[in-house]
Amino acid sequence: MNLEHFLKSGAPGWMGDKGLDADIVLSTRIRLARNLDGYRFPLSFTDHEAIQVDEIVTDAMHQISNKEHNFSHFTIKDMPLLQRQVLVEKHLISPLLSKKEKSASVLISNDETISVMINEEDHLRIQCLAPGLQLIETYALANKLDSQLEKHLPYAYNEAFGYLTSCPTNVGTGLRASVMMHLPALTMSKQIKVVTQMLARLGMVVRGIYGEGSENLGNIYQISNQVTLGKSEEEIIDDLQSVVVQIIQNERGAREALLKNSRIALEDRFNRSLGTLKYARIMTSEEAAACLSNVRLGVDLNIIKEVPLNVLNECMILIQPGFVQQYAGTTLQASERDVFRAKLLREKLNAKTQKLMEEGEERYDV
Ligand SMILES: Nc1ncnc2c1ncn2[C@@H]1O[C@H](COP(=O)(O)OP(=O)(O)OP(=O)(O)O)[C@@H](O)[C@H]1O
Repeated sequence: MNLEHFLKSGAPGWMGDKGLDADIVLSTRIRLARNLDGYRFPLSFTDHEAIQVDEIVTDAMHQISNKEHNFSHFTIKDMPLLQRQVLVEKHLISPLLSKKEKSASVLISNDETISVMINEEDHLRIQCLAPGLQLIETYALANKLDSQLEKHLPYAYNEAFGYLTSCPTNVGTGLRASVMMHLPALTMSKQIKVVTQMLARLGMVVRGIYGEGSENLGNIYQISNQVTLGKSEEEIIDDLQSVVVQIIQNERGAREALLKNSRIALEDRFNRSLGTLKYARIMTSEEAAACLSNVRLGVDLNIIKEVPLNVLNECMILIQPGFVQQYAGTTLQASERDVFRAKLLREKLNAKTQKLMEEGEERYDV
């Protein structure tokens, strides 16, 4: 596949409204960090080593490519900055990889559920993504790929420590399991602070929508394990699964309480946000994300019936700066992006409503 295939649509192949608890858990990600024995870590390797690692890993990936998972290879420094940004916004590469100029590349499966990043913080970062809460299934996929690669690659592994990684926080399993959750009711009721503190005590981290260092946009939180050493992969997955199930219950409880105590205020909030998304002429990404979050909660609570969840999921990606510029077909200043963002949202949301009305579907209650 050429790069255009991965750039053209806002909704990545892994995204959808099908997985378990998909109203609250947007997606699941499993990431394995691996390195090749005999080569220095990317922080300190030479350009020559970087090229060698890239070639060895790419070659191994081509050997394991099959009908089910066929991979396309892209070299980061050959891509214009805007295209890199769009891949970050689709979560197909990490922000760190997008900034790499030394021989760094990515192999993306044609269905966009798997990316293998080469020479990011480690020689390999294997990532698998799925919609909803699918920790066990997604780990099984990553583990299968990892085992196939291990037959072709000499992984840096130590009997006492496990897989060796660039950053000590990844040593051991090299596993980061994460879920992206939409938690508007816990945020509105200010319980999110307590949840974050509880997660820290349990050795978990809360990050923004684009991972480490990114901000919380649209009440979306990325929750992942911090500890990779001293626990098996299965334990890490089980621990995260239990915590996530608990948070889902808390979020559902907080939603019920909000609905019971302030139904009219909520209806007003959701419908105002929908109106803003459909008719505004200028929209910052923060405002768009906040409105999308409100409408999403409105859909989950069955108050708004005219917008499908997958359109909202896609809009969350389309409002990002790279996508807005790709849509406009040119680079834009922040204030110009706000105008195009509003146009894009109007088109996306009005087109969907129009289609549903033509099909005779029910409109939302007023
Ligand atoms: N559950 C998820 N769904 C979709 N994308 C995700 C999910 N979790 C993480 N990501 C994406 O993965 C990228 C990297 O995130 P993050 O920095 O948290 O990960 P990491 O690979 O564990 O890095 P590090 O070990 O360096 O902290 C980001 O673009 C983030 O949006």
